[in-house]
Amino acid sequence: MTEVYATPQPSAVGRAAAMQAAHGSESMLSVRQIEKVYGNRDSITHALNNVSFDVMPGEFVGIMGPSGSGKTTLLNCVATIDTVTSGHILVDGRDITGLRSRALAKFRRDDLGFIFQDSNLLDTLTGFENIALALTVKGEPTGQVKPKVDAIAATLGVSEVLGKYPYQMSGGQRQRIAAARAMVADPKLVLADEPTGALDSRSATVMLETLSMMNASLGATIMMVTHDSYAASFANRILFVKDGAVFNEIRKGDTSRKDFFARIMEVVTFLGGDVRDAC
Ligand SMILES: Nc1ncnc2c1ncn2[C@@H]1O[C@H](COP(=O)(O)OP(=O)(O)OP(=O)(O)O)[C@@H](O)[C@H]1O
Repeated sequence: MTEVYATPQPSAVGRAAAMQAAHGSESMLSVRQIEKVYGNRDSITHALNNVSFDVMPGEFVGIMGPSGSGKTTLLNCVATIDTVTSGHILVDGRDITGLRSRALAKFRRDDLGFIFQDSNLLDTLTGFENIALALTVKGEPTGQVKPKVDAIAATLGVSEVLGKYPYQMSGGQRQRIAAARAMVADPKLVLADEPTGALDSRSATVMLETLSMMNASLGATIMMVTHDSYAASFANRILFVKDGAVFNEIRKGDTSRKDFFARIMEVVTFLGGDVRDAC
Protein backbone atom coordinates (compact mmCIF):
# COMPACT_ATOMS: atom_id res chain seq x y z
CA MET A 1 0.00 0.00 0.00
CA THR A 2 1.31 3.46 -0.86
CA GLU A 3 1.25 5.72 2.13
CA VAL A 4 0.53 9.41 1.92
CA TYR A 5 3.01 11.12 4.20
CA ALA A 6 1.50 14.28 5.58
CA THR A 7 4.02 16.45 7.36
CA PRO A 8 2.85 17.20 10.91
CA GLN A 9 2.04 20.91 11.18
CA PRO A 10 3.68 22.80 14.04
CA SER A 11 1.08 25.06 15.62
CA ALA A 12 2.75 26.73 18.56
CA VAL A 13 6.50 26.35 18.56
CA GLY A 14 7.97 26.97 21.98
CA ARG A 15 4.96 25.68 23.88
CA ALA A 16 7.17 23.19 25.68
CA ALA A 17 9.37 25.99 26.99
CA ALA A 18 6.31 27.98 28.03
CA MET A 19 4.90 24.94 29.82
CA GLN A 20 8.15 24.41 31.68
CA ALA A 21 8.19 28.07 32.72
CA ALA A 22 4.60 27.81 33.95
CA HIS A 23 5.47 24.80 36.12
CA GLY A 24 8.59 26.50 37.51
CA SER A 25 11.14 23.91 38.58
CA GLU A 26 8.57 21.21 39.41
CA SER A 27 9.11 17.85 37.75
CA MET A 28 6.37 16.23 35.71
CA LEU A 29 7.90 12.86 36.60
CA SER A 30 10.04 12.23 39.63
CA VAL A 31 11.52 8.75 40.10
CA ARG A 32 12.95 8.36 43.60
CA GLN A 33 15.28 5.51 44.52
CA ILE A 34 13.16 2.80 42.99
CA GLU A 35 14.06 -0.85 43.17
CA LYS A 36 12.37 -3.75 41.44
CA VAL A 37 13.14 -7.29 42.47
CA TYR A 38 11.65 -10.25 40.64
CA GLY A 39 11.58 -13.84 41.80
CA ASN A 40 11.92 -15.56 45.14
CA ARG A 41 14.71 -16.64 47.47
CA ASP A 42 15.97 -19.27 44.99
CA SER A 43 16.10 -17.01 41.98
CA ILE A 44 16.24 -13.26 42.47
CA THR A 45 16.64 -10.66 39.72
CA HIS A 46 17.33 -7.06 40.70
CA ALA A 47 15.79 -5.50 37.59
CA LEU A 48 16.09 -1.93 38.96
CA ASN A 49 18.62 -0.82 41.57
CA ASN A 50 18.13 2.54 43.24
CA VAL A 51 17.02 4.43 40.12
CA SER A 52 16.36 8.17 40.51
CA PHE A 53 15.75 10.85 37.88
CA ASP A 54 13.41 13.69 37.01
CA VAL A 55 11.61 14.62 33.82
CA MET A 56 10.58 18.27 33.53
CA PRO A 57 7.33 19.41 31.89
CA GLY A 58 7.75 19.55 28.14
CA GLU A 59 10.84 17.30 28.04
CA PHE A 60 11.28 14.45 25.56
CA VAL A 61 13.43 11.85 27.29
CA GLY A 62 14.75 8.65 25.72
CA ILE A 63 15.64 5.58 27.78
CA MET A 64 18.32 3.39 26.23
CA GLY A 65 20.37 0.43 27.40
CA PRO A 66 21.39 -3.12 26.50
CA SER A 67 18.90 -5.96 26.43
CA GLY A 68 17.92 -6.94 29.96
CA SER A 69 19.13 -3.68 31.49
CA GLY A 70 15.72 -2.79 32.95
CA LYS A 71 14.23 -0.34 30.41
CA THR A 72 10.84 -2.02 30.09
CA THR A 73 10.64 -2.66 33.82
CA LEU A 74 11.24 1.06 34.40
CA LEU A 75 8.60 2.08 31.86
CA ASN A 76 6.12 -0.44 33.27
CA CYS A 77 6.63 0.87 36.81
CA VAL A 78 5.99 4.46 35.67
CA ALA A 79 2.98 3.22 33.67
CA THR A 80 1.71 1.43 36.83
CA ILE A 81 1.55 -1.78 34.79
CA ASP A 82 4.08 -3.14 37.30
CA THR A 83 4.72 -2.19 40.94
CA VAL A 84 8.00 -1.10 42.51
CA THR A 85 9.57 -3.15 45.31
CA SER A 86 10.65 0.06 47.04
CA GLY A 87 11.00 3.76 46.28
CA HIS A 88 8.54 6.29 44.93
CA ILE A 89 7.31 7.62 41.59
CA LEU A 90 5.63 11.02 41.50
CA VAL A 91 3.69 12.33 38.51
CA ASP A 92 3.05 16.07 38.69
CA GLY A 93 3.83 15.89 42.41
CA ARG A 94 1.51 12.97 43.19
CA ASP A 95 2.93 9.70 44.48
CA ILE A 96 1.50 6.96 42.25
CA THR A 97 3.23 4.01 43.91
CA GLY A 98 0.54 3.62 46.58
CA LEU A 99 -2.55 4.07 44.40
CA ARG A 100 -5.30 1.46 44.74
CA SER A 101 -7.28 0.01 41.84
CA ARG A 102 -9.90 2.72 41.20
CA ALA A 103 -7.46 5.59 41.67
CA LEU A 104 -4.95 3.69 39.56
CA ALA A 105 -7.43 3.23 36.71
CA LYS A 106 -8.32 6.93 36.86
CA PHE A 107 -4.65 7.92 36.87
CA ARG A 108 -3.90 5.77 33.80
CA ARG A 109 -6.96 7.09 31.96
CA ASP A 110 -6.59 10.78 32.84
CA ASP A 111 -2.87 11.39 33.18
CA LEU A 112 -1.08 8.95 30.88
CA GLY A 113 -0.94 8.42 27.12
CA PHE A 114 0.53 5.15 25.82
CA ILE A 115 2.19 4.31 22.52
CA PHE A 116 3.30 0.69 22.15
CA GLN A 117 5.37 -1.06 19.49
CA ASP A 118 2.26 -2.61 17.97
CA SER A 119 -0.26 0.20 17.99
CA ASN A 120 -2.80 -1.71 20.16
CA LEU A 121 -5.70 -0.13 18.28
CA LEU A 122 -9.06 -1.84 18.60
CA ASP A 123 -9.64 -3.73 15.33
CA THR A 124 -13.41 -3.23 15.31
CA LEU A 125 -13.20 0.56 15.60
CA THR A 126 -12.22 3.09 12.95
CA GLY A 127 -9.30 5.47 13.44
CA PHE A 128 -11.74 8.15 14.54
CA GLU A 129 -13.43 5.84 17.03
CA ASN A 130 -10.11 4.62 18.43
CA ILE A 131 -9.04 8.20 19.14
CA ALA A 132 -12.49 9.23 20.40
CA LEU A 133 -12.51 6.37 22.91
CA ALA A 134 -9.74 8.07 24.91
CA LEU A 135 -12.10 11.04 25.35
CA THR A 136 -15.36 9.21 25.98
CA VAL A 137 -13.92 6.98 28.75
CA LYS A 138 -12.80 10.20 30.41
CA GLY A 139 -16.35 11.61 30.28
CA GLU A 140 -15.68 14.29 27.69
CA PRO A 141 -18.94 16.11 26.70
CA THR A 142 -20.21 14.59 23.44
CA GLY A 143 -20.08 17.87 21.58
CA GLN A 144 -16.37 18.20 22.30
CA VAL A 145 -15.36 14.78 20.98
CA LYS A 146 -15.46 15.37 17.22
CA PRO A 147 -13.73 18.78 17.26
CA LYS A 148 -10.96 17.41 19.47
CA VAL A 149 -10.43 14.24 17.39
CA ASP A 150 -10.46 16.24 14.15
CA ALA A 151 -7.99 18.77 15.56
CA ILE A 152 -5.41 16.23 16.79
CA ALA A 153 -5.79 14.17 13.58
CA ALA A 154 -5.09 17.28 11.47
CA THR A 155 -2.11 18.21 13.62
CA LEU A 156 -0.60 14.73 13.39
CA GLY A 157 -1.39 14.34 9.68
CA VAL A 158 -3.84 11.42 9.90
CA SER A 159 -7.13 13.08 8.90
CA GLU A 160 -7.30 10.99 5.73
CA VAL A 161 -7.39 7.67 7.62
CA LEU A 162 -9.93 8.53 10.32
CA GLY A 163 -12.63 6.54 8.51
CA LYS A 164 -10.47 3.45 8.04
CA TYR A 165 -10.21 0.39 10.26
CA PRO A 166 -6.74 -0.56 11.54
CA TYR A 167 -6.40 -3.42 9.00
CA GLN A 168 -6.95 -0.88 6.20
CA MET A 169 -4.07 1.33 7.41
CA SER A 170 -0.32 1.07 6.94
CA GLY A 171 1.84 0.37 10.00
CA GLY A 172 2.96 4.00 10.06
CA GLN A 173 -0.61 5.28 9.91
CA ARG A 174 -1.63 2.93 12.74
CA GLN A 175 1.18 4.25 14.91
CA ARG A 176 0.25 7.85 14.24
CA ILE A 177 -3.40 7.10 15.07
CA ALA A 178 -2.05 5.56 18.31
CA ALA A 179 -0.05 8.76 18.89
CA ALA A 180 -3.22 10.82 18.33
CA ARG A 181 -5.10 8.58 20.77
CA ALA A 182 -2.32 9.05 23.34
CA MET A 183 -2.41 12.85 22.94
CA VAL A 184 -6.09 13.70 22.45
CA ALA A 185 -7.01 13.81 26.13
CA ASP A 186 -4.03 16.06 26.94
CA PRO A 187 -2.19 13.65 29.28
CA LYS A 188 0.48 14.75 31.73
CA LEU A 189 2.91 12.16 30.43
CA VAL A 190 3.17 10.17 27.19
CA LEU A 191 4.93 6.80 27.54
CA ALA A 192 6.26 5.22 24.35
CA ASP A 193 7.73 1.71 24.24
CA GLU A 194 9.74 1.11 21.05
CA PRO A 195 7.18 3.13 19.03
CA THR A 196 9.09 2.61 15.77
CA GLY A 197 10.13 -1.00 16.41
CA ALA A 198 7.72 -2.45 13.85
CA LEU A 199 8.07 0.27 11.18
CA ASP A 200 10.19 0.56 8.04
CA SER A 201 12.71 3.40 8.10
CA ARG A 202 10.58 5.92 6.21
CA SER A 203 7.50 5.35 8.38
CA ALA A 204 9.73 5.39 11.47
CA THR A 205 11.03 8.83 10.53
CA VAL A 206 7.51 10.19 10.04
CA MET A 207 6.52 8.74 13.43
CA LEU A 208 9.59 10.25 15.13
CA GLU A 209 8.87 13.64 13.55
CA THR A 210 5.32 13.28 14.88
CA LEU A 211 6.63 12.64 18.41
CA SER A 212 9.01 15.61 18.07
CA MET A 213 6.15 17.82 17.01
CA MET A 214 3.93 16.57 19.86
CA ASN A 215 6.75 17.60 22.18
CA ALA A 216 7.84 20.89 20.63
CA SER A 217 4.49 22.26 19.50
CA LEU A 218 1.90 20.61 21.73
CA GLY A 219 4.07 20.63 24.87
CA ALA A 220 3.81 16.87 25.45
CA THR A 221 6.13 15.43 28.09
CA ILE A 222 7.39 12.18 26.59
CA MET A 223 9.38 9.24 27.95
CA MET A 224 10.38 6.81 25.18
CA VAL A 225 12.15 3.47 25.55
CA THR A 226 14.16 2.50 22.49
CA HIS A 227 17.02 0.29 21.32
CA ASP A 228 17.50 2.47 18.30
CA SER A 229 20.06 5.31 18.34
CA TYR A 230 18.35 6.98 15.39
CA ALA A 231 15.00 7.03 17.21
CA ALA A 232 16.70 8.24 20.39
CA SER A 233 18.28 11.17 18.53
CA PHE A 234 14.81 12.77 18.23
CA ALA A 235 14.65 13.12 22.04
CA ASN A 236 16.16 16.02 23.98
CA ARG A 237 17.87 13.93 26.64
CA ILE A 238 18.89 10.29 26.89
CA LEU A 239 19.19 8.26 30.08
CA PHE A 240 21.33 5.17 29.64
CA VAL A 241 20.37 2.23 31.83
CA LYS A 242 22.78 -0.59 32.59
CA ASP A 243 22.30 -3.47 35.05
CA GLY A 244 19.19 -1.81 36.45
CA ALA A 245 20.80 1.55 37.18
CA VAL A 246 21.11 4.87 35.36
CA PHE A 247 24.64 4.76 34.04
CA ASN A 248 24.91 7.97 32.04
CA GLU A 249 22.88 10.87 30.71
CA ILE A 250 23.39 13.10 27.69
CA ARG A 251 21.49 16.17 26.53
CA LYS A 252 20.98 17.38 23.01
CA GLY A 253 21.27 21.05 23.96
CA ASP A 254 21.79 23.26 20.93
CA THR A 255 23.47 20.56 18.83
CA SER A 256 21.91 19.20 15.65
CA ARG A 257 20.05 15.89 15.67
CA LYS A 258 22.89 14.34 13.61
CA ASP A 259 25.50 15.41 16.14
CA PHE A 260 23.31 14.12 18.96
CA PHE A 261 22.98 10.82 17.09
CA ALA A 262 26.80 10.58 16.89
CA ARG A 263 27.11 11.17 20.64
CA ILE A 264 24.42 8.59 21.37
CA MET A 265 26.27 6.07 19.16
CA GLU A 266 29.46 6.61 21.17
CA VAL A 267 27.72 5.74 24.44
CA VAL A 268 25.83 2.81 22.92
CA THR A 269 29.06 1.42 21.47
CA PHE A 270 30.73 1.81 24.86
CA LEU A 271 27.82 -0.03 26.48
CA GLY A 272 28.12 -2.82 23.92
CA GLY A 273 24.53 -2.47 22.75
CA ASP A 274 23.16 -2.84 19.26
CA VAL A 275 23.66 0.17 17.04
CA ARG A 276 21.95 1.12 13.81
CA ASP A 277 23.83 3.31 11.43
CA ALA A 278 20.94 5.34 10.00
CA CYS A 279 21.39 9.03 10.70
N1 LIG B 1 8.34 -10.91 35.20
C1 LIG B 1 9.64 -11.10 35.38
N2 LIG B 1 10.09 -12.09 36.19
C2 LIG B 1 11.41 -12.28 36.41
N3 LIG B 1 12.38 -11.53 35.86
C3 LIG B 1 12.00 -10.53 35.03
C4 LIG B 1 10.63 -10.27 34.74
N4 LIG B 1 10.56 -9.23 33.89
C5 LIG B 1 11.84 -8.85 33.64
N5 LIG B 1 12.70 -9.63 34.33
C6 LIG B 1 14.16 -9.51 34.35
O1 LIG B 1 14.48 -8.18 34.71
C7 LIG B 1 15.61 -7.72 33.96
C8 LIG B 1 15.23 -6.46 33.19
O2 LIG B 1 14.28 -6.82 32.19
P1 LIG B 1 13.65 -5.72 31.19
O3 LIG B 1 12.63 -6.42 30.39
O4 LIG B 1 13.23 -4.55 31.99
O5 LIG B 1 14.91 -5.35 30.33
P2 LIG B 1 14.99 -4.48 28.99
O6 LIG B 1 16.13 -3.55 29.16
O7 LIG B 1 13.66 -3.88 28.71
O8 LIG B 1 15.35 -5.59 27.93
P3 LIG B 1 15.00 -5.69 26.36
O9 LIG B 1 15.70 -4.53 25.73
O10 LIG B 1 15.59 -7.01 25.96
O11 LIG B 1 13.50 -5.63 26.21
C9 LIG B 1 16.04 -8.88 33.05
O12 LIG B 1 17.07 -9.59 33.71
C10 LIG B 1 14.77 -9.73 32.99
O13 LIG B 1 15.10 -11.11 32.80
